[in-house]
Amino acid sequence: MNVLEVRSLTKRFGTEQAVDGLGFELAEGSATALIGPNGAGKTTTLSMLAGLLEASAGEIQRKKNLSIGFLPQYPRFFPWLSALEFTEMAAKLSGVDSRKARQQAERTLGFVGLGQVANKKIGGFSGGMKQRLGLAQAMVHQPSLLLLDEPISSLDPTGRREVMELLKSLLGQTTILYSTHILNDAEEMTDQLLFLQNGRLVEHGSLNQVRSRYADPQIRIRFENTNAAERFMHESPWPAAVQGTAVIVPVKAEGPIMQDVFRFLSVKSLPVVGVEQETASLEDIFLKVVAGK
Ligand SMILES: Nc1ncnc2c1ncn2[C@@H]1O[C@H](COP(=O)(O)OP(=O)(O)OP(=O)(O)O)[C@@H](O)[C@H]1O
Repeated sequence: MNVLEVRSLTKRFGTEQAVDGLGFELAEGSATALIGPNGAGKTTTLSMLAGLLEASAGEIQRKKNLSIGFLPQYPRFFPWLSALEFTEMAAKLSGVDSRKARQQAERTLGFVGLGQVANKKIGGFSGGMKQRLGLAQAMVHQPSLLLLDEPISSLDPTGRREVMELLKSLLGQTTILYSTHILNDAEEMTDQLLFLQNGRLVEHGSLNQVRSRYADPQIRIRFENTNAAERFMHESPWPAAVQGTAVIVPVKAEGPIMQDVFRFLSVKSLPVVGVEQETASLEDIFLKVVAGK
């Protein structure tokens, strides 16, 4: 079941076409990563989905009674408020009963790792703490759809890991659409990838679907020496290329698979150091998509 369906979504700013005929769906409980170069239209898309910006054309169909939480790319805070006061205010603005707002704010701050500083003024917070507070205000009313504009980009590696784990723990009961520049992390939490470029959806699908379109997997066999690598290349029943002491064998529909390679290696008794199947990283794919390859 889909919580949101987007058809021909378009946004123009004067003559600038920021978003151009987007169409996609968000399945309930899934994670979707929105990626693309600077200026691709990610923020504009998220703002329209959050209802903060009016579309020039197209439609957004939301599931009945869908509650949405939104983390803007540059959230505004009131430095004179404490984290708890701010989150409680966000809860009330999102319609949480005022008797429950404080309790829910406390719980959410604990969840994002700010429990110990809940009563501290936001003015003294680091960038990473503000990012977590931004998440807390987005999720304090327990929305079923979270729209997050760059939720992890300003965090250090430890903070990114923690926030990714936290977001992953929400999946299933919460649907998440997030934009990011950190492609390694996007690889970890994606049921669906949306690649935007110049406002258009240039590629989409699951990570595996996109991978299979952009890069054939390959098997890398590392040998003890170049002689062994060259012997493998000459005797191999499959096309193979030598790279130093290793050999690369592209995996095609007709084979080989790992077992074929192991069988061949054991028959030939070549001095093997390691065998790995390699797949293209999201970063490799991103560069190809952006370059139009
Ligand atoms: N309020 C606005 N007025 C005019 N042009 C705008 C406005 N907002 C965005 N744009 C333009 O729309 C295009 C898409 O911008 P958007 O901020 O959505 O991209 P983005 O993918 O989020 O980029 P980034 O990764 O740099 O945040 C850009 O060319 C931008 O200059």
